[in-house]
Amino acid sequence: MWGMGENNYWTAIGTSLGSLMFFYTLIERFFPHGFVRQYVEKYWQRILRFTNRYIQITIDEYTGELVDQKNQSYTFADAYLSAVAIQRALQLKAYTPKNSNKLVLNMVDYEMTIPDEYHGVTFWWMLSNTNEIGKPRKVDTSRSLTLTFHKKYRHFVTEKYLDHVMEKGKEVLAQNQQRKLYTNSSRDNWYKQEMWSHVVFNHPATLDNLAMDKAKKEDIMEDLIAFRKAKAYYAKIGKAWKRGYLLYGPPGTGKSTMIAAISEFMNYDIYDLELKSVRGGNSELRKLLLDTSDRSIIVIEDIDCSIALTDKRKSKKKTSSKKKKSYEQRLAEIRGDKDVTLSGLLNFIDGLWSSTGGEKLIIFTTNHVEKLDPALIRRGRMDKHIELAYCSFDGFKILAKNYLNIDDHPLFETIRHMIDEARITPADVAENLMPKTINGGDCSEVCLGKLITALEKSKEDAIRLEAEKLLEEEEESEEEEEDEDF
Ligand SMILES: Nc1ncnc2c1ncn2[C@@H]1O[C@H](COP(=O)(O)OP(=O)(O)OP(=O)(O)O)[C@@H](O)[C@H]1O
Ligand SMILES: [Mg+2]
Repeated sequence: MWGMGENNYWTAIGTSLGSLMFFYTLIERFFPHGFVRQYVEKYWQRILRFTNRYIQITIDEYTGELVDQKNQSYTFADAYLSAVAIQRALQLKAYTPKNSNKLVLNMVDYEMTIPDEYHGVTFWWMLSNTNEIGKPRKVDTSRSLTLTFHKKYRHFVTEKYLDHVMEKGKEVLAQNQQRKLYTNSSRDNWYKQEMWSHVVFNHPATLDNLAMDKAKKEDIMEDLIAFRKAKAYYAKIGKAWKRGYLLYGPPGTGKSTMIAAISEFMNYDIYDLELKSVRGGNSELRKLLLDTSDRSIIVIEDIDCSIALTDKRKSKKKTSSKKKKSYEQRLAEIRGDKDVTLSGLLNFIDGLWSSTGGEKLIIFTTNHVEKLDPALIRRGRMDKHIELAYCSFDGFKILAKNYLNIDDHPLFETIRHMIDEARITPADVAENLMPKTINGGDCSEVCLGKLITALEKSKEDAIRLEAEKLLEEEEESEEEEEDEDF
């Protein structure tokens, strides 16, 4: 195995590369710029060539002749090395990238030689400000990273180490990146020819502070973690790396909140797809979806309201619409808008599922799962169906912790007995638990009291609703009996 069982000879070689690099680092520190530095760099190359033992791989910041052809490998390696430097360097510089509120740490300019250990082998990275030592720069701003290692590690580097650097670099970049919320409904950017417009997404929801049953939440988290790690698995079984979730439940049970929480958990961007704004029909839909990036969530909210769900329902709609058309329908007619059809949507899901790239979640939400066409939500399209239900006692405890910062209270027992029957949404519970003043005093008693009143009212409402329903049913059956008598 690499880096294991090295004999003394190789250890000595390793040390000698270490000593050389140490020497080089000293020069680098004392002469960060100018002639001495260039001179040493020039001879440094000669020393390495002379020993005939070391290999160097250079990754330029830009490829080709053009400045704007940024080399992705450089970006990933640079991100990886900044993470390594944070652990080793004695001096760091901090900055906050544009559109971000995260502090990023990086190496100071003269700390340019970085040792990195992987599987017991030490590799040396050097940051250089010229493309080739001793030759004029192609582009003023271009830099390059040079990896130096002993030639016995040639295969290990090309087959394992560089992959590791690229993968980790991607991860670091994803962590530093600010999440974005894209939408296709905004007309602000029509002149830019962009299909999606975006804002930085800082929603505070997390899976931890989402009120729902513990077991259900853990199941979702496990599913997401498994999905994130499953790149090789999906490749092996020949399926694209995608997963569909259907979130259903009454209004105010946390469907939209859960999408924000999943985005936080996975660190994915959200593409909020508004089907009503897709005026160019199925072909525009296809273009929009091809324009989404990997590691993202594509969301269609209230899917039952967004699209004519079956051809039958659609034809019914058409006949009724002959009588009276809404202003929006007239407008769409004049504009020549085309509909996105159910089959178009299914094609998109299946097509997208089988397209290249990956790591995408697609989430549909609905208040009326029973209205949806079975074809739309069958497994394989929507792999996991998640019900967001009325607030349980478990859910209430999470909200009490979030809003009042309490784990227990004498009134909890009363609430435990009432909450299931009351059929109250987490949104309503949250509303009652929200302190009306923010003066910092303890208002748990008052807020829990308010909640108990709301639970009583909600229970009363539920009973009344039940009674009205029964009455209606009785009246209907009486009418039917009378009809039969005639
Ligand atoms: N399960 C929950 N956990 C924590 N907060 C919740 C939960 N459900 C609802 N809320 C609170 O209620 C508000 C409304 O919830 P949300 O918009 O997520 O509901 P929804 O299910 O998407 O409703 P709709 O069907 O009307 O879109 C949220 O801003 C959040 O503060
Ligand atoms: Mg919602």
